[in-house]
Amino acid sequence: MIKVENLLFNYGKKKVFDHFQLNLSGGSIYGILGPNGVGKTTLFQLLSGLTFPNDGRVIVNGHVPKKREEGFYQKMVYLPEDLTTPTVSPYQYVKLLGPMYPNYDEQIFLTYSERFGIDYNQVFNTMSAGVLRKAWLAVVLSYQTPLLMLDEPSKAMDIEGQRLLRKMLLEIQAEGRTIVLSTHHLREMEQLFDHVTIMNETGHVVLSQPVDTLTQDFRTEWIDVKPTSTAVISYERSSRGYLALFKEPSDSGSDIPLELIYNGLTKRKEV
Ligand SMILES: Nc1ncnc2c1ncn2[C@@H]1O[C@H](COP(=O)(O)OP(=O)(O)OP(=O)(O)O)[C@@H](O)[C@H]1O
Repeated sequence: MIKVENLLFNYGKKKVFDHFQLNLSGGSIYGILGPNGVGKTTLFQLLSGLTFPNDGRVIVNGHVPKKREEGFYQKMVYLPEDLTTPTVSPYQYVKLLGPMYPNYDEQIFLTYSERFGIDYNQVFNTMSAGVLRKAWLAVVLSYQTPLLMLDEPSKAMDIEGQRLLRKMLLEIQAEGRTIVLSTHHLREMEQLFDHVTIMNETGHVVLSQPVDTLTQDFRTEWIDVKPTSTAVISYERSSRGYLALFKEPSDSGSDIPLELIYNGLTKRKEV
């Protein structure tokens, strides 16, 4: 579904991607994680044809995004982190643009709006940050595209909004559609991910694999004292002691907190 090969991308002299690779097959919820400024938003813009690679190959849903074909935009939706604030209401907006998407359903827009508790007749540019995000989510989810790319979808949202968002995304995934999302709200969102991709400070992919295979590569162990061994790639402190992460296969299949893996691979040792 998404294939990126040898991607090179610069903003002027600033190199963002240097031989970047990514391969996501579809039908799952993919988490894209990385520190501020590594290029997650730029990657979404490249995947949605809003900006073009300097070199390399980008294929999304069988299309080259750079070509900006109509058929490409009918099958995907990209909700950016920085939302626009048109001077129309969400309802006016979907009435106008919804019919461009073959699976758009006005009733679904109304249902999502109701579930989020938003007033779909309120003009976008009068909304608070969290309500604005809920309104845009109701809009883009109503398009019912096979692929959704969501940059920080839970940003500014209240706790109930985040819970509803997780529920909606799981419903969409259960329909066999694909969601690619970036987030810094790792603890709140990690339970959604079928697959996780972690980029480090230099914009390189340091991990990209199904979440249920992580125990083949990592294990955790409770330790009483602060870990000093170099075999411990990250740890977190709690009332039970220190939960240490090792880059070694695990004997048990128990879940490993993604934040520990993220910190271990992006060089922050202590959580
Ligand atoms: N229009 C632009 N012109 C020049 N540099 C840019 C532009 N947009 C982004 N950058 C730079 O490109 C790099 C990647 O930015 P990007 O917004 O893709 O990162 P990000 O991973 O999404 O960050 P965050 O987690 O803070 O949202 C950063 O160093 C940023 O300063």
